[in-house]
Amino acid sequence: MTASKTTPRYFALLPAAGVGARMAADGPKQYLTVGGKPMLRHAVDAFRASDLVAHTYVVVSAADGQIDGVLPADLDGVTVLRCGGATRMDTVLNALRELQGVVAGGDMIMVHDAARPGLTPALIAKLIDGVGDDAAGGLLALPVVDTVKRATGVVPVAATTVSRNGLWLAQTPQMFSYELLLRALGSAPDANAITDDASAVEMLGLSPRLIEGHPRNLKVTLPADIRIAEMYLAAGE
Ligand SMILES: Nc1ccn([C@@H]2O[C@H](COP(=O)(O)OP(=O)(O)OP(=O)(O)O)[C@@H](O)[C@H]2O)c(=O)n1
Ligand SMILES: C[C@](O)(CO)[C@H](O)COP(=O)(O)O
Repeated sequence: MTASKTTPRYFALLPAAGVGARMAADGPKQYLTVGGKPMLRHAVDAFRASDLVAHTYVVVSAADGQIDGVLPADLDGVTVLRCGGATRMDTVLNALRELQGVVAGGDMIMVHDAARPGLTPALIAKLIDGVGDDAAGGLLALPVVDTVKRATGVVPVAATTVSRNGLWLAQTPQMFSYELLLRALGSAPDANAITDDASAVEMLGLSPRLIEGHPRNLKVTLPADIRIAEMYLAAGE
């Protein structure tokens, strides 16, 4: 008799403890009004609207003074964790450690940038379906469609062209079992070398699946990104 495989629960974990330096706004970009509401609320609402997601955790800095006005304490299906760290990786790792005993090792964690307001329940379902029970996990990503240059020098000079064959731009959510993600981030050599969760998993020798996402799921990083995000939000799914 084969051991019965327990069905994993799916949790969302939103790192939202950044300062938004590249946005150069008056405050952290995750609280800028985009599409009529604070940016991070869009992703929170996408996870809350998904019947596949058990609970959503939003991770802010301990000194954050804005989250309570965006996510009321009685908001169903959401918990705020005040354990943000110096880097995105630190924020995620701190949150995973807070969730020890709350989630099971085989439960799946979807790490999603609070700065990606264009996520939809359909994209969440596409990631979950695409990864299936692949132990390496996976992430939403987009194939590179432009020609890629590698610049050198202080004044960028297009020194070489990089083949775009097989190149993808990583998005989020990036989804892994709780056990794997905690182990990967906990053993990563340098928080500054890790800009996404999948790279820590790759360092363990695993190859997370790439599931095609959507341009609407862009990361709002620079001021020009806000207009693009608002265009997609206005267009709906
Ligand atoms: N120490 C950090 C840094 C980033 N993030 C979160 O990680 C996501 C992606 O990071 P990024 O787009 O780089 O946001 P910022 O770090 O705020 O932007 P910048 O690098 O321009 O300061 C964001 O939701 C951000 O809030 C985080 O939780 N903790
Ligand atoms: C996780 C990520 O969004 C994947 O593209 C990206 O690495 C985050 O980078 P950032 O510099 O923290 O925005």
